[in-house]
Parts: sequence; structure tokens; C-alpha cells
Amino acid sequence: MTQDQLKQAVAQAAIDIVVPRLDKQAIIGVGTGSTANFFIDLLAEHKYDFAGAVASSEATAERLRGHGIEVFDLNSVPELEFYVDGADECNKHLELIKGGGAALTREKIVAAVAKTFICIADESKKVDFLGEFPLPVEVIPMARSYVAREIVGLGGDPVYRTGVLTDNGNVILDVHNMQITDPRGLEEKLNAIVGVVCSGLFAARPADVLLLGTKTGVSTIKKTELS
Ligand SMILES: O=C[C@H](O)[C@H](O)[C@H](O)COP(=O)(O)O
Repeated sequence: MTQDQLKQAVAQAAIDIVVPRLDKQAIIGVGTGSTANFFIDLLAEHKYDFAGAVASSEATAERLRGHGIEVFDLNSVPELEFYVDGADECNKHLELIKGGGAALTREKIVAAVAKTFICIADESKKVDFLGEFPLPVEVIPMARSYVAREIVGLGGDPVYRTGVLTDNGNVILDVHNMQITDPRGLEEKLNAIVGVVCSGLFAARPADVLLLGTKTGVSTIKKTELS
């Protein structure tokens, strides 16, 4: 199977979990990226079965609206049963690196609100230790150099993602060469740097379910089943 076929398979697996649990009032949180796009396209086939979606990026909002799915402001939504999104890396504890598409902050916000975060990924994303994929960190523009120096102090090599502004008007530093043995601790340290808006480490709020596309099928890993 190609990587796209694996993404399509995990997107379908997420549909199979989510759609039967939606009612006409339900609003679903939707992530960003190529895997999430497969999910959006499949979700559109069920658009009359639920009320609409909260989007984690402008790109996702546009794709949802293009399918005729109503997009809600998160502030007008009291609860979200599900958030479905891809990842750049995931480990066996369902901790993630996200933000390859610069949508990390809104993704983390929507994930925080959702009762169940379903991560959909092809098997290339599964790693023993997070950090081979450069860790994205969203930063207030005027703090870029200061934050970069602080990250060097933590042992990382930050690289400014030139030409990219997030949907929130901020910049991204991609942190290379970190083997992340304590994701939660590192997330806390990054959050404590003044000027950091958000890091792409999802450890304090990992996924609840990982649907991993493999050559032999989709495996389901639930956080509650892990020791
Ligand atoms: O900012 C982008 C998001 O975190 C994506 O979920 C992540 O980059 C994975 O994207 P893809 O499904 O395209 O690999």
C-alpha cells in the first residue's frame, strides 16, 4: 500500500468510530494536514448527520466549507465529543509531535476541549523516541532570537522556518537534534519560555486513541489500555 492509501485507511477507520456516535446537534473538531484532509473528504459524505465542525486552521476551515460543512467558532461551542487529527510523530504512550503544517497552537486548543482525541497516522509516524522530526515551536515574532537562545540552552538546534507565518501571525522555530526522553518535562520547559506561544509536543494532552495504518491493516491503540 502507498502512504496515501494508509492515510485513507486510517481516515476511514476514524469515520467508522465517529460517525455512528454523532447526532444532528454534534460538532466535531477537525485537524490539519494531508491525513486530516482524507478524513474531511470522507466526513463530507455524512454531512447531514451532524451540525458542523470546529477547524484547527484556516486551511481546514476552507476545506470543510468547500464540502458544505458548517464551521463553528470554538467559543460558541460548549463541548466537543471528538477531535480527529494527524501527527508528525507518535510514540507508544500516544504522545505526539505536531506542527509540520504550522497549525500546532490551534490544534492543541481544539484537542484540549475535545473529550476524545483520535490520532490518525500511517506507520511511518511511529517512533520509539520523539524528536527525529524537528519539533515545531510557535513564537511571538519579536521574541524569536531570545527563544532560540533559550532552546539552545535546553540542548536543541532551533531553525527559523523562513517565509512561514502561522494563522495567529507568529513564527515557527523547528528544533532539531533532540532525542526527547521526557516529553512532558520538555513541554513544560518550553511553555515556560517567555515568547513561546505553544510547542508541537502533545504530552500533557496526548491522543486518546491512535489509529495506525500498517501494511497489514489499521491497528488501534487506546491510551486506557496502556500501562
Ligand atoms: O500542523 C500540522 C499538523 O500538526 C499535522 O497534523 C501534521 O503536520 C501531520 O500532517 P500530515 O498528516 O500531512 O502528515
